[in-house]
Amino acid sequence: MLLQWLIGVAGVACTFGVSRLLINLWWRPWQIYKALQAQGVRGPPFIPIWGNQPEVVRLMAEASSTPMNLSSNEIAPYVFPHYTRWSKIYGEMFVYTFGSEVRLTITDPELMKEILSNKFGHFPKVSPSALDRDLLGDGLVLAQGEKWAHQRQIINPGFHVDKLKAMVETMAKLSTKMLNDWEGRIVETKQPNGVEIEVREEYQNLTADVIAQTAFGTNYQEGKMVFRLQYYQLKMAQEERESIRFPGQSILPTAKNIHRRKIRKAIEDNLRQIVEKRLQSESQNEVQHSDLLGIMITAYKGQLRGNVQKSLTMSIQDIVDECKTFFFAGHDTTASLLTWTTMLLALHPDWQERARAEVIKVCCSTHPSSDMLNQLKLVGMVINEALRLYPVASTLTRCTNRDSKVGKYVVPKGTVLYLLLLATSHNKQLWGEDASNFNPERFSGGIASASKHPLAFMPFSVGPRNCIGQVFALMEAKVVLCKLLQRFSFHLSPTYVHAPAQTVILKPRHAWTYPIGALFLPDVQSRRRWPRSKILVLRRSSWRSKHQTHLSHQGDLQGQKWSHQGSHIKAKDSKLRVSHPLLMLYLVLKNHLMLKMH
Ligand code: HEM
Repeated sequence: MLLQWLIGVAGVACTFGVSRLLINLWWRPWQIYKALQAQGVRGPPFIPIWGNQPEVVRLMAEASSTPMNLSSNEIAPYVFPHYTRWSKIYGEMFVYTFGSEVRLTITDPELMKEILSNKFGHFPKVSPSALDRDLLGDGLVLAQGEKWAHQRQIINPGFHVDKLKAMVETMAKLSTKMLNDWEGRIVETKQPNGVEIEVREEYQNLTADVIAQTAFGTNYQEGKMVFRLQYYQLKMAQEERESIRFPGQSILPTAKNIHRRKIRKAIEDNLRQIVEKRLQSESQNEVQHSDLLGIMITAYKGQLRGNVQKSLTMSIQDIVDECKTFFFAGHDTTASLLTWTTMLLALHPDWQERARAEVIKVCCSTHPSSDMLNQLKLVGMVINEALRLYPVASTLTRCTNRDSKVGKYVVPKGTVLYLLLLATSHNKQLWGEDASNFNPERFSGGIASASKHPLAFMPFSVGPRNCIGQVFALMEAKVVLCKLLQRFSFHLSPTYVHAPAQTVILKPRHAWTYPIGALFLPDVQSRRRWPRSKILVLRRSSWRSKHQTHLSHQGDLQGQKWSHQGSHIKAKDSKLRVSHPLLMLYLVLKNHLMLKMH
């Protein structure tokens, strides 16, 4: 009797579970799809459960199997091949399914504005994947609703213009340190034509150092493990995006998921140490810091007041989550922007010269001040053009939490709105026939008049959830470029391979140069977390072999192996062709005098 009863209960539970699964994976997406199609939005045929994901993955693998032609900046077919294919067949606004997610692709700036500026919370962010949550925590980028509003209120003062202005000096000093190192390499290698620099890696380290020092009062070395593990998480996220996933795959106890959780824990432990160290030093020295970490710690102590004298508080876990967000968003984005800008300037020596002339006129050979940065108009135009052609955040996603109006359409609850900033900033109707050409001149009259729609260019998004670090990023980019142009001329290395890829952000596909096992192990092992051999063997070897297989698939490029060169440029200081140290000293002094005379 009991057995029969148990079987009966299990049967009902099973039927309930299966029917819920079918509703979520099949019925609901199908209803959304039909509702959109009934309003004239077309798209590839509806496929239940996996949707059009296998087709997207196949098209992406096909597109990225060869490097891109450097003569064109038309990256949409390379980065989003499915968009290029389907928009030609079904129009700019089309619908497709990715797993059980129904995605509505939007490229019209007017509709984007409507979605991003909505004040009633109708278009929240999409629930992040487990990997995205590991990477960014429940910090400002991913938080929703009241929690987001609360956190943003606490963090905003950390990005006031006066605070940012005070950071210019640190940015300039750290850039100089990096460039001194480049110069050292030129001297060391005695290469008459200069040395090859992997700029993506250099910029990553530099921008990591800048955010660590300016926002957290620490430095790259202290946060190194976090930064590097975050790159690893990013790599995993990229792999996940480019493979077919089963629903619920991220919660299964697979080796990959276990490893993922261990990495998350290692990052959190490390960040907690940084926070605790600051807490200790504040209580020992009885000082309160005013950087971002200092502001958050004041909130933790319950000493921060909001607009209406309301107490603004944070827990240690909240701070750790924000640290994750700012460690990542605060540097990898700017590193990408700098990489693409350097690449474009390397390809366009005329613009490199014009920008250099401006830098020398405004700043001579000194560190730039924030006022000088404001005068660097051409450099600003170059940065904008780089952000237009290579938008670091090339997509934004939102979803509908009720049936909502978007333009003339009623978009059903549960639809994912896929805003393709990249397509908008390359659109020929908005930017003219030369949309994919590098032409900073188009920004000479300001952003609003650069195209036919004032919001065709919104690399930092608009509305309440726009980028909090926009001014910080642009300042930093200007400082680094200013210092670079002052000291070096550069062109692309013949081994450069052009392969932009969309991970969480747009970056060179093969810029994964981190021997993560080696870095990760000593620290973890010293705390007896994981046996050294296991991690070393498992992660390093599996990563390597995968990478190498990938490389061997790519074939030859003009006689050279299509390898993971990422973003090499040849940094060539025309003054440093001769290797003798005394002669070098003479040339550096001469250069200094020449710069002073300008
Ligand atoms: C070239 C550099 C950067 C670009 C292109 C960029 C772009 C963006 C975009 C498009 C968003 C909106 C995301 C969305 O709505 O889903 C965003 C949000 C955000 N960015 Fe940036 N960003 C850059 C640099 C930075 C830096 C340097 C920081 C920190 C120092 C930062 C911190 C953030 C944060 C915390 C958010 C979330 C804001 C919120 O939702 O309230 N970003 N960024």
